[in-house]
Amino acid sequence: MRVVLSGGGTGGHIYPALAIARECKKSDPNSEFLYIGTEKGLESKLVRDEGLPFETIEITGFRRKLSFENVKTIMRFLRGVSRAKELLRTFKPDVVIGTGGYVCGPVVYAAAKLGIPTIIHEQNVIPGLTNKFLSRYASTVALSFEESKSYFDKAKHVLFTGNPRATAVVEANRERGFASLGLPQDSELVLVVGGSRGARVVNEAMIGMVPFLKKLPDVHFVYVTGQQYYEDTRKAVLQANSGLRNHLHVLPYVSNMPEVLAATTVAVSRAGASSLAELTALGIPSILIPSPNVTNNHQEANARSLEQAGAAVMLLESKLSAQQLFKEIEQLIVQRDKRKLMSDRAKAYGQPDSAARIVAEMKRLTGE
Ligand SMILES: CC(=O)N[C@H]1[C@@H](OP(=O)(O)OP(=O)(O)OC[C@H]2O[C@@H](n3ccc(=O)[nH]c3=O)[C@H](O)[C@@H]2O)O[C@H](CO)[C@@H](O)[C@@H]1O
Repeated sequence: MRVVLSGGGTGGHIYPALAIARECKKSDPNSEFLYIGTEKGLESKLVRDEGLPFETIEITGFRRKLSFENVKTIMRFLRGVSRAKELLRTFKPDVVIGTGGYVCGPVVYAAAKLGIPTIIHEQNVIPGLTNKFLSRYASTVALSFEESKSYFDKAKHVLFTGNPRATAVVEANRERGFASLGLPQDSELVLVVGGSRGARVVNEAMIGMVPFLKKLPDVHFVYVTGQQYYEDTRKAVLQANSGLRNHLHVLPYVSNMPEVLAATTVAVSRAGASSLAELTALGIPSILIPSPNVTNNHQEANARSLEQAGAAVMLLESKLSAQQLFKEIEQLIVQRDKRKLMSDRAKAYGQPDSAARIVAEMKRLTGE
């Protein structure tokens, strides 16, 4: 099968596309791929690291207010559509997959206009602007949450698939996760991470928690700060750290996240959709701190969905303090029954066969 993938900006839109590519390759080793993204987005690094052919188009998002910038955005969109058509005519894909972010707008739209079967994958409970727009043109809208269905009343075909990143993590090697962090196998590990780009508020809570960590002397804490906040956070943690050096690890980014998650006992995380798919697929009990700075507050909707299923604890940023966060972590570490229950509930919520479901839909659309 010849497949064009497009999605970008942040990890939450890119990793699902890469997970689909891997599953496709598993089911048909002769599959060929082209990834269309932007040079500025995280995809320009992640996709090249994955070794997939990568082409770029230029595109920006709409401002919510009426402005001259929007006129420029429309011009860029139209230029993006003609560049995408060029790339599609040359590559001749059997199917085009969009996983969200501005960039997949012109790509999926162009594909639909050329009569190529298309799938858009929505990761969040509340869909983004691009996917809502594209849902009128796509052959199939694939959902990560069943409750998102009502947002896609104009779609031709809606299918609940889960998020394919769930598949990528259940296949990960736990031993390699411990080894990559330099930790003894089977250590208890608390992972604290603020999404693919890091989050200042989560980092401040990490720093504030340092004095409490000695209450859990056998637990390893892994702080993932995001590239841009790394130096400042690391310095502040070192200043606050009194003799915990071997149990506290501060990293800018984790590139083998599936392996590290497979080794994680309890996670503290933003409520980005791909992260939630990973946590539930592995049954990791978690404390979720949704970002309030996202469209339609969709991370809170994501987190609430898990909380209602008993699969996570939600801490709103407005009520977040280092003390409160540590208390929640401590409870999940010390109260093993509570942890087990949350883990079981998270697992019941997970969709580990998501990538296979999407590939089956690709085959259906292409008649393979
Ligand atoms: C601020 C923002 O707009 N966030 C959105 C973005 O988030 P963002 O990209 O942060 O969100 P997700 O949590 O969905 O995905 C992060 C991905 O990056 C990976 N990862 C993260 C850190 C790291 O060090 N290494 C690593 O590999 C995670 O394992 C995960 O696969 O896209 C998501 C999916 O549409 C949305 O739900 C989020 O609201």
